[in-house]
Amino acid sequence: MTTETPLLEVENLTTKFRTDEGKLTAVDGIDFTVEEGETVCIVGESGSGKTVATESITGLVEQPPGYVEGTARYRGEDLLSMNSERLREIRGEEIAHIFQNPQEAMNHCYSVGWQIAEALKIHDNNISDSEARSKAVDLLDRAGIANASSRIDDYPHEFSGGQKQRAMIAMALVTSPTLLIADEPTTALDVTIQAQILRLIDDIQEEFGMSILFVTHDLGVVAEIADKVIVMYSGKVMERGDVFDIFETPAHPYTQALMKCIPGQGNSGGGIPGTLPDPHNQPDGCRFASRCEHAVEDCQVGEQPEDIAIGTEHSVSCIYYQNGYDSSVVRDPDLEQGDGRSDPDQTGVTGGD
Ligand SMILES: Nc1ncnc2c1ncn2[C@@H]1O[C@H](COP(=O)(O)OP(=O)(O)OP(=O)(O)O)[C@@H](O)[C@H]1O
Ligand code: NI
Repeated sequence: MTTETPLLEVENLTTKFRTDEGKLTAVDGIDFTVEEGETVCIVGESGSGKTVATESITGLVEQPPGYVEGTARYRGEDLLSMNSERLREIRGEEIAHIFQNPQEAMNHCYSVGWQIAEALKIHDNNISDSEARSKAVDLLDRAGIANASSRIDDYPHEFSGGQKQRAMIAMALVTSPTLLIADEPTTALDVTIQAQILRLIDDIQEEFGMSILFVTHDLGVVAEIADKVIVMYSGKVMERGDVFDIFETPAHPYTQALMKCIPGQGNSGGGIPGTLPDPHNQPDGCRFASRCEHAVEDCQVGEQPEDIAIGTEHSVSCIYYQNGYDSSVVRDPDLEQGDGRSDPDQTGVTGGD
């Protein structure tokens, strides 16, 4: 815990979209913070609102059809209400965003090195062409591109998927960002390359001392890199905690269900049965109730249960943790035993590496 102002402090973030089928709520009043130097993972199934939440913060959600409310204070300044010039400045200098599909983020008509050099020149007016070029080589090298100096004039199509993602990371490092937002940056890659990219992100975080807000649907990935975890479902935060809280004592039935989806831990590896509620028409009560084996009548009325603290940084939105209910009903001893299964470092994606 720290008493300093968090690097990023998101409060009551709500994002709705107007669609042909009516209004849809993608993110519904979420709160979270990212401290300096910390990696925060937002995890949840497809459609939970992870991407919309992160893109709302940096103004990437088009308004309209989107409507973003709440606050997202970056070093105390609200990104959601500042003027567009200041937002562009912060986005250019301090916050970098990398995405699942580097294909879309790169221009096919220019060499990778040229694109990085151009970004460097935009960032620093005084840098010469040759300096920008050698710095681009250096960044590609740091991002783990072998023989960077001979790859600098290659075009995006000459890079493999993993190399493209490395090049995107090099591009993101141009400004030495304080906050890196990474939205499923390894999802499109095979398991071995995925593990390498995660390690790379971890290394550069240490080297550059940046904070990372990392979006993934894969708890195996979370185990690899997270300090703190935010479990999102249907636009709401179901549970949050540090990575050990989440892996050693997963409290929300939804988190537990996600945990059972991690392959190779004696689990089925299949998805959670059932589907997310319709975002046009969210149910009363807990959003997960219709898929929760412990759901009782009380779970299907009122609002999503409020966050209940069950540890220093660990909290859960489930009525079983409220006074008058027995939380042992929803605890899952199979997931909590200390047999190494719950050790984050032994979980997940690097198994076959
Ligand atoms: N531009 C848009 N217009 C309308 N609805 C949208 C728009 N963008 C996202 N949504 C809806 O918002 C909800 C949350 O989507 P979001 O992309 O944030 O999910 P996600 O958790 O990132 O999922 P994934 O793991 O598949 O990336 C979904 O129901 C999605 O259909
Ligand atoms: Ni997404």
